[in-house]
Amino acid sequence: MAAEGDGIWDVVVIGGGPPGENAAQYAIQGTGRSAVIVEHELVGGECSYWACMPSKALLRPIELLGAARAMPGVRGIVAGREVDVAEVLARRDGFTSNHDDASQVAWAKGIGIDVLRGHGRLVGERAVEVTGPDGSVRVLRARHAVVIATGTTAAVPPVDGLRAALPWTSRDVTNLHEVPRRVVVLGGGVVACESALWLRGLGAEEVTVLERGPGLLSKSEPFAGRLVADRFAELGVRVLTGTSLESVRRDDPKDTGEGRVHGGAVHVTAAGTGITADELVVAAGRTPSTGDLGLGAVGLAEGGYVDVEDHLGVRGVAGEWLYAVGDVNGRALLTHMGKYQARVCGSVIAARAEGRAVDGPRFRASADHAQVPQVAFTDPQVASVGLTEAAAREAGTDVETVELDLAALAGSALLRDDYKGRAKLVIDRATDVLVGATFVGPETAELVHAATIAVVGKVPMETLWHAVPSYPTVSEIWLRLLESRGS
Ligand SMILES: Cc1cc2nc3c(=O)[nH]c(=O)nc-3n(C[C@H](O)[C@H](O)[C@H](O)COP(=O)(O)OP(=O)(O)OC[C@H]3O[C@@H](n4cnc5c(N)ncnc54)[C@H](O)[C@@H]3O)c2cc1C
Ligand SMILES: NC(=O)c1ccc[n+]([C@@H]2O[C@H](COP(=O)([O-])OP(=O)(O)OC[C@H]3O[C@@H](n4cnc5c(N)ncnc54)[C@H](O)[C@@H]3O)[C@@H](O)[C@H]2O)c1
Repeated sequence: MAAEGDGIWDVVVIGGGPPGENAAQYAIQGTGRSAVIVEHELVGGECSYWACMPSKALLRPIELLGAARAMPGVRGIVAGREVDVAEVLARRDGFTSNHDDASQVAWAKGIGIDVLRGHGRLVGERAVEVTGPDGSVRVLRARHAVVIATGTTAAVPPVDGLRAALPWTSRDVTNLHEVPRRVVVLGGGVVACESALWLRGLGAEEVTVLERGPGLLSKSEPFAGRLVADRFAELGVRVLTGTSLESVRRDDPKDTGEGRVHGGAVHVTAAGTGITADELVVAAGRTPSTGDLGLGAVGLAEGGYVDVEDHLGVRGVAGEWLYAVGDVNGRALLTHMGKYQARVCGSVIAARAEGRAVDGPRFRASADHAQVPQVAFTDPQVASVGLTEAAAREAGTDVETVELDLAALAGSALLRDDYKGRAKLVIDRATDVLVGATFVGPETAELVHAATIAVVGKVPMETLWHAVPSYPTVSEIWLRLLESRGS
């Protein structure tokens, strides 16, 4: 182990995604404390370059064209037209800064956070060994805290021939540079549904989604997956549910680079039948990036998600020095929830460094258990917060539900002539507060925050009668849901 160049910081963060950045920021801001982010790839993490940003940049033009096609007075202008693929990809590349993290590094340095390139690994209490891009090794010491923020990578299921076929993962499909003509998408979760949509929208002629479960978007209310599947049928995207991938063979697999077709035809066998495609996209969940993190050196089991308590401290490690935020703790694999944890974690580190108590609500992550908001930017969008009816019942809550067609409103009819959607509230009977809400329909993304406030604020349903939605907006669904409940 090299001693030369070893350094000491107040806070050492391993992983520079948005949660890692925010944990460092909150731990030192307004103080003279020091922090360093150790990043082995790009500061900004998966979200900025291979996940949220490129995926949403790809989806928006397709959504806009769909809306224009549905609007009398406008549809004639776009009739027979498709999106300009080159322009869409160029705009996507703008959102990912062409994989240049200079502005993120400048932001970090500007607020006093150092950035060190290299692979970080725990080697003992408050000690992180960093292997730099040139192979040099140094050990960083943390006076107060080490934060693990190493995220996840795409999981590749152990299916015969799958790895050898060099399939696309979320990295390729978000950063595609060519559009395969025939694509099979493995999985029916958010990554699969969003990417099937942009692949089709960008011109893929045959898109097949293979999901082993009974429906799409299985973590959502069942009508969400059904409405997305209906739209896929209209768009010509084939959905095979209850279908597990059995084997894969590829003619001449080649590592042609990210987002380029990786060789010849792919022959997929699923449920006994064969499908031939030009590319296979694996969107079958995530694996925590803990395989080479030195968890064993601090007495933890190697690999797996890192278990944390609500201060984001790692369970099983004494001394209040090791924390984990973001995807790597497995609590809620979403950027906004990782950043929320980071704000809590950074505040806890700051308070402990200053000898202050950490017993107020600001110092505990409470919203990432059962109050998580999420928007799947599918067509239609699926915007939800909190528990589904099934999850609430499974948790032992006696619930009442109300569910309505979202299309029967002036606001939604004005938005689109062909508006299709559905909304549902899940209410805890014992307390008469909302514990979950789902809105499925075009442009429902912006509808969900009102529900998040009601769920997190435990606003009594009685009080919601006085939260009057503006006319004519889609938010009027709140009034209809309350009316249909009859209270
Ligand atoms: C296709 C796709 C679309 C998505 N869209 C959305 C969305 O719209 N909204 C949303 O909220 N979420 C979305 N997500 C989820 C979101 O991307 C993640 O929740 C988020 O990136 C988690 O941030 P993180 O920092 O925990 O992990 P990551 O973003 O994975 O960042 C971890 C960082 O740690 C680095 N690292 C790992 N190990 C080490 C090590 N040992 N040493 C040094 N550095 C290391 C990595 O290089 C990386 O930069 C999407 C995910 C995918 C795959
Ligand atoms: N808009 C957003 O907020 C957004 C977008 C993308 C991803 N994300 C987050 O990223 C995370 C990962 O998403 P994801 O879609 O990769 O994972 P996921 O776990 O949500 O879905 C994976 C799906 O793949 C299926 N699957 C797994 N192995 C299979 C096999 N061998 N054959 C057939 N089907 C198989 C599973 O049944 C599951 O439905 C999620 O937590 C998600 O919330 C969020």
